[in-house]
Amino acid sequence: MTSQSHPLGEFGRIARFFKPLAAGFPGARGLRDDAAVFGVPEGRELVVTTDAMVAGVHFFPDDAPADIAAKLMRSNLSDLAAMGAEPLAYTLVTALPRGLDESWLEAFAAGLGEEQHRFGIALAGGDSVSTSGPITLSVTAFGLVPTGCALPRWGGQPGDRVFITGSIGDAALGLEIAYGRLDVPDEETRAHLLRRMRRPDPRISVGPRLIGLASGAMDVSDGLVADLGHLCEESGCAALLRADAVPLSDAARGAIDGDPVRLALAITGGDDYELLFTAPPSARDALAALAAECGVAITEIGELRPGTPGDVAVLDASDAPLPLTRRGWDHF
Ligand SMILES: Nc1ncnc2c1ncn2[C@@H]1O[C@H](COP(=O)(O)OP(=O)(O)O)[C@@H](O)[C@H]1O
Ligand SMILES: Cc1ncc(C[n+]2csc(CCOP(=O)(O)OP(=O)(O)O)c2C)c(N)n1
Ligand SMILES: [Mg+2]
Ligand SMILES: [Mg+2]
Ligand SMILES: [Mg+2]
Repeated sequence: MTSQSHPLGEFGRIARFFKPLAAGFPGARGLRDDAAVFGVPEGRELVVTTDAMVAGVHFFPDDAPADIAAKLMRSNLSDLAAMGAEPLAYTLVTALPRGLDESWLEAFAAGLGEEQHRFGIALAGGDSVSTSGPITLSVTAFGLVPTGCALPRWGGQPGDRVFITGSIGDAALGLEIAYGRLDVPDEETRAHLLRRMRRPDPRISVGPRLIGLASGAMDVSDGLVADLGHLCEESGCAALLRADAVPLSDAARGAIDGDPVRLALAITGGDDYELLFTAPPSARDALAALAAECGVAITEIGELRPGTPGDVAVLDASDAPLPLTRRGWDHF
């Protein structure tokens, strides 16, 4: 039970909601010290990634706190996977409006606890501040990778094929539904798309196993076309993306219904948190075996070519350029 008439205060909140989340991680020092302390096992390196989320930008202010917790955690776990790293611990910054009910924080912390259990990660520390602006949350995730093996965005070469895990476009279509800009009458289809927007599926089982197979890798957050552009730019080459080869869930296929504008939205809308990577054609059999073992689809969607770095040609089924008004999300 929480009560607004007897607010817990900053330290009461930390003790009540966050200390239990740090209990399984000795390096957190029970959230009683000024910082966390932890070592890295011999032969491994620390991978560190940070992503923030802001109400109204990354989620809707009235979204369920547990869904917000899930997306915050999963978007960071996706970056660890994109580096080939396994989750270890995370720190959390909460900037919350003063009047926010403690029950919001209670549900948010409960959501984080579920995510920790699901993905094998623990809270190491953080910071709690008030804000005169919207709810703002940030996670810094720490992961471990064998020394020297972190997957770079810049390892792709002309002739490498482009692969993607899972499916693309669910979240972008879900967002259109949430904004009331897309009408999807089928309840099951709508629920699937909204779920994938709110709770992406970070490919943490696949990422570490791409070491030795993938030449370059990243995760898709801004949009498939934009992020392939980022990978190509870092790899110093161009790419061909076959829009008809991009894997779609049944729900996304139903919602797109052959409409090229909706297909364009799916491949540029972002929030997918799938792994985008390059590998030589000789890796195909090993990737098929990996997909079967992990139970996650891995689909070939294009190839890297010599050309202007970052240039992505998107072709439709009849090899005509697919008209795109943008490549992906840009905060500014
Ligand atoms: N404010 C910042 N300060 C320092 N580094 C940043 C900042 N914003 C982004 N970066 C770095 O720029 C790169 C690209 O960031 P971003 O597009 O957010 O990556 P991702 O989509 O994987 O989260 C990353 O290496 C990230 O660490
Ligand atoms: C309310 C709301 N509006 C719009 C979006 C769409 N959106 C917001 S940020 C973003 C891109 C990903 O976020 P970003 O902060 O760029 O993450 P990063 O690339 O750093 O991983 C998208 C697709 C959303 N998820 N929720
Ligand atoms: Mg980022
Ligand atoms: Mg990323
Ligand atoms: Mg981004």
